[in-house]
Amino acid sequence: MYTERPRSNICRRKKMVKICCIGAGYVGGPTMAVIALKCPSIEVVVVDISVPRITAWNSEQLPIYEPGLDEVVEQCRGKNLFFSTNVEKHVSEADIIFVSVNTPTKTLGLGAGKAADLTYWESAARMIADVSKSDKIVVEKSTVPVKTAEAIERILTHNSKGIKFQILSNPEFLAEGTAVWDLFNPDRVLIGGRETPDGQKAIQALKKVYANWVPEERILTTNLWSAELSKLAANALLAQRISSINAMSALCEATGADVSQVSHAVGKDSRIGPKFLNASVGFGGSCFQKDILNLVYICECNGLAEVADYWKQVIKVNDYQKNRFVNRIVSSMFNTVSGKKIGVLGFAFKKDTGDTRETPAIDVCKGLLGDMARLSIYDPQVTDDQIQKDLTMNKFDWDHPVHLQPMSPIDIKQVSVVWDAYEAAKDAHGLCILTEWDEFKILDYQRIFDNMQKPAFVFDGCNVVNVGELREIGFIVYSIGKPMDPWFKDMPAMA
Ligand SMILES: NC(=O)C1=CN([C@@H]2O[C@H](COP(=O)(O)OP(=O)(O)OC[C@H]3O[C@@H](n4cnc5c(N)ncnc54)[C@H](O)[C@@H]3O)[C@@H](O)[C@H]2O)C=CC1
Ligand SMILES: O=C(O)[C@H]1O[C@H](OP(=O)(O)OP(=O)(O)OC[C@H]2O[C@@H](n3ccc(=O)[nH]c3=O)[C@H](O)[C@@H]2O)[C@H](O)[C@@H](O)[C@@H]1O
Repeated sequence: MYTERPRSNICRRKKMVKICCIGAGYVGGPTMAVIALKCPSIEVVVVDISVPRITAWNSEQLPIYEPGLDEVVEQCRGKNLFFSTNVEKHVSEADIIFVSVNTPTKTLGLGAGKAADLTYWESAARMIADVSKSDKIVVEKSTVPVKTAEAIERILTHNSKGIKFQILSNPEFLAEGTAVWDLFNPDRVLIGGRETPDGQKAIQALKKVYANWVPEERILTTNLWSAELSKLAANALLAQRISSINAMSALCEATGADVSQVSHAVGKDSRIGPKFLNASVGFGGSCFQKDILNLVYICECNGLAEVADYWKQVIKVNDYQKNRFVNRIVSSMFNTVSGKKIGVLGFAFKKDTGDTRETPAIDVCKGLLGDMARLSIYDPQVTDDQIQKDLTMNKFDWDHPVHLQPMSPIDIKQVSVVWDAYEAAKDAHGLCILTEWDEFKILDYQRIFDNMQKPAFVFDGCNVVNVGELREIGFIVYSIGKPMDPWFKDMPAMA
């Protein structure tokens, strides 16, 4: 165990502790920036195989949009926070190595469509074993299947040349759009390790890092498998709440109940609580679906078919919600959107991020394109290139390092990407709202109405508009789970 060896940097308290994080993405970048800010006596280096990503981290235009991140990076970059492509050098010098690489869903072979693809994790582990010259703590930051630590341990110890490694599971719970706030004020930090003396020492070493700013009672320590499973369980439970309220939204539409009133009433029960009860066009983001599929696969591998089916249903309802939304649009516009212009407001999977991974907008746009619509898309943070790429990429291909993703040779002709909501709506037959950006709440909807084809439709997938005001203006409005416009009368919840 590294703390027993005099050459360990952590042991010699005067020497600066060195942290290296493999993977400079949405998790690795912000997490390490906050550790560097809160722990001035620790040197933090974030490394990545992607040259453009590292170049961007070293520039004024960071590779991800996250409120408050620029300021954090600015305060410590070049002092105790560094971004580098020299992966092996910094790994070999580090005391603690976080691994925050992609863990996509497998697309081929055993477990395809469900199991986690650990290719990037395995190659990182092999590299760590190759280049290490001193004992190290290796921290799972990526979300991984239960028992991954055991596999990683085997790779490391079989190639270790006598060097000792301790594996910890320290899953990340930040949400995009609020990552910096979440990292500053985590509900909890979870650290799982081996229940041996060496394992416990490693836990304490990592705990000491977080204790620089996280109150002790919020740092939970568990065994490895509990930590790994807690991450999958947390995401599954959060996604389940959204699918539950989305299932209710279909029933609200059928009965005249209002899903916002139902959420409010239900959430007042302190046992249920108010958060994560906003009905929507469906949840998106890089993790909920991937992690539930992963959970389903683990259940199946353990012979727990009923448990697997239970969690599968969360994804099924999410797909149902997206399909229902598309079908609602098409059926209300005389059963065809062929050749019609539909303005799309919002493409990111939630507000305050430019991330489009698994965004519901992809499925909704593909559904409308399947019915031959013309789309004019506006999102304040997502580029034309990204949208074209997302609409042509195969399922799950997005979750690989950027330079390994297949490039689309052609743009989709029926899609134009514009830089203004009014431009997206101009001459459109219908307007869809797919991300809850604050700016969509305060648009001049009278101006939008005046410039649209009539009848003018608004389909609000995030419940951001004031339905009454828009109906007053003259729009035909569909808002998820809200009492229906007379136009939609007699149309079923799922067309
Ligand atoms: N995005 C999120 O909000 C959260 C993600 N997670 C988990 O964290 C992990 C990472 O997610 P993101 O940061 O979103 O992914 P990401 O795709 O933004 O970043 C991963 C980075 O790892 C790099 N990489 C892959 N293999 C490498 C290797 N062998 N050596 C060096 N660099 C390598 C890639 O180039 C990429 O820049 C995933 O397991 C995810 O499930 C967990 C909590 C929150
Ligand atoms: O493992 C992960 O990647 C992360 O996944 C989620 O974070 P994130 O996906 O960034 O964002 P969320 O705020 O959870 O939103 C996810 C999706 O659910 C949707 N959502 C959220 C809340 C809600 O009430 N209704 C709803 O439809 C959002 O619009 C979005 O599409 C979790 O909230 C994080 O704790 C976790 O660390």
